[in-house]
Amino acid sequence: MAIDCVSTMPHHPTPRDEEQKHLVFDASLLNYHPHIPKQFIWPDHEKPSVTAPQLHVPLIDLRGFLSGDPVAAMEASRLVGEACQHHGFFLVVNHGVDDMLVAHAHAYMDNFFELPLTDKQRAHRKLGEHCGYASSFTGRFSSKLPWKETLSFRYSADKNSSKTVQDYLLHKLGDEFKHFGKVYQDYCEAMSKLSLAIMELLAMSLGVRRSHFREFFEENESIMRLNYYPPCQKPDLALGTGPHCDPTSLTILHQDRVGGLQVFVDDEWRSISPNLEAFVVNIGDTFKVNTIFISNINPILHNVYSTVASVCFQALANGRYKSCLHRAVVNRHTTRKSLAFFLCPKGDKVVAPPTELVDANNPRVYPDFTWPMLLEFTQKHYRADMNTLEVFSNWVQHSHI
Ligand SMILES: C=C1C[C@]23C[C@H]1CC[C@H]2[C@]1(C)CCC[C@@](C)(C(=O)O)[C@H]1[C@@H]3C(=O)O
Ligand SMILES: O=C(O)CCC(=O)C(=O)O
Ligand SMILES: [Fe+2]
Repeated sequence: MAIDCVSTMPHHPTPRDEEQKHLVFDASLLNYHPHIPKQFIWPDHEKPSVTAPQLHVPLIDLRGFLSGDPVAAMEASRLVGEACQHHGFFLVVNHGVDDMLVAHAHAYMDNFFELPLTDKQRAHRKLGEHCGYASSFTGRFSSKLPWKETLSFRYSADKNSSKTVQDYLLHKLGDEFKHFGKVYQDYCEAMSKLSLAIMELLAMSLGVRRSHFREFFEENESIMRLNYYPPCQKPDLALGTGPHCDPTSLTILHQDRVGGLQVFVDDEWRSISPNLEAFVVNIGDTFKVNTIFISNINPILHNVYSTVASVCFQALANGRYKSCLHRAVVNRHTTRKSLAFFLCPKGDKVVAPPTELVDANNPRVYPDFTWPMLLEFTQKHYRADMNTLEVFSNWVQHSHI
């Protein structure tokens, strides 16, 4: 069943859906055709623009903060707050993640995605599930197919849980992937640790107790996504990843040296240039909903940071947080890769605003929900885009879930 938008009526497969299921995205073959299948051609208003001027994203050095320097921590949280006021993206360097671990993660991506399609499909991602191998989501969507292959798996920070990443990859791909699984297990553990540190900076930038969000995400159950974008013979007609806000809480992304990440800022698409030493960080819908909970803005920081909370709150009160909208473009000659770690709260955590923030002038913006509810919505009912949270909240309020 292919989904493109919320449909309350059950989807009865049509002949096109049947044909769609048999469209196989094997870039190694597709690349020899002068044209691309129509399902990969995006509407004119969403086609990549010829130019995308570079966006100068704040580059935040975490060395001092991570070594416990309180002045450096304040400065880093100030820069984070400024970025959140404008477009929700920032870069972090001296982040404490071993650069050899990052290099191995990229190398193992090449090994996996260069396998024959039949080998990759041993980890085939089933419809409605978010883990596994998918090539361009043929069979999942009926149009605007992304020009990419992905491998996604779940990471659990729960101390009691086993090595979820390593176990999953070993189970799905076989014993010869034992070290592959170890590298991504270590990578996800490093990402989780960095995410929790960044959550401290976000808490400080919003004037709340420094451990507020760290505690919320301590036992996170997150998603690791490997994005592999083969060269495309019509890069002006296709998109690697369509325009969207991440429905998750925080994204830590490492893009390779090819470049292709674009952010929609001040009504135009701007590119974020590759920087192998840095991770690109952006907040997602679930965190943005969290930020409206800021009731006890620290009076000392109030005048400095309350604008961040008000921007977040104001943006959410309008139902649209215009920042954090991004996409990935492809190119004619070079494969591009990105590793995206999506921080998500433990499944039983309820995302809901405290009553202090809700009054006659500030009515509830979103209903209570848990991340598994929003995840299921994006996997079974709605293709995540820039309106996910708004459509999801209507969906929940009409008791679809
Ligand atoms: C929860 C998720 C759904 C997606 C992967 C994570 C966070 C980002 C989402 C996504 C990348 C947003 C654009 C559309 C999407 C279908 C994609 O192009 O991959 C989304 C992911 C997904 O639903 O698989
Ligand atoms: O590949 C990229 O640079 C962006 C990918 C992305 O936005 C995503 O996977 O959510
Ligand atoms: Fe994204």
